[in-house]
Amino acid sequence: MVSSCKTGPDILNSNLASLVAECLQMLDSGADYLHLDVMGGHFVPSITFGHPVVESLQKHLGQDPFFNMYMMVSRPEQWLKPMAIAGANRYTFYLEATENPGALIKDIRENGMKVGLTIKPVTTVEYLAAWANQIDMALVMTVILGFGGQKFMDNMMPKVHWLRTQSHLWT
Ligand SMILES: O=C(CO)[C@@H](O)[C@H](O)COP(=O)(O)O
Repeated sequence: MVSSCKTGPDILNSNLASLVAECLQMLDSGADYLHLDVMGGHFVPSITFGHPVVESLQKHLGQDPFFNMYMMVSRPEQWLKPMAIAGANRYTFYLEATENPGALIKDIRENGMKVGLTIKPVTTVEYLAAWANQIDMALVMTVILGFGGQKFMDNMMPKVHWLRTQSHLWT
């Protein structure tokens, strides 16, 4: 596993009416990538935006910014192609949201995106570890998914530590 540190700010609490300007400010401030919070109103109760917004962002920001799609949606399979066409670079899905993670990982790669995998705070990290050698990024959630502005759950950090120390998982 590559352990170099990268910064990917989420845009959930930005001024969504000025999203391009907000993204530019984050990129100018040194963000390595943008973490775009997609909520579908089913897997989580809130709704944010979908692939049309990603497409608009890419038109305005160009090809350079790396878009990590953080998919808080049920059946993430259904948005994979539209997101790839819109310009998404990494498709991060919830392990709990799909019945066939292996097929989804394959499909994400075939559509030219990198693979991110995340789990809910209540899910044990070993569940994610089973897929580690097939993914590009593991996202350990340290807040309850679906809402911004929450208190950081520092009791999730042992999961991060465990993943980082299990080098055999990543090869
Ligand atoms: O959407 C989620 C959690 O589901 C996160 O990606 C939030 O965006 C985090 O929000 P802040 O902690 O930055 O307010």
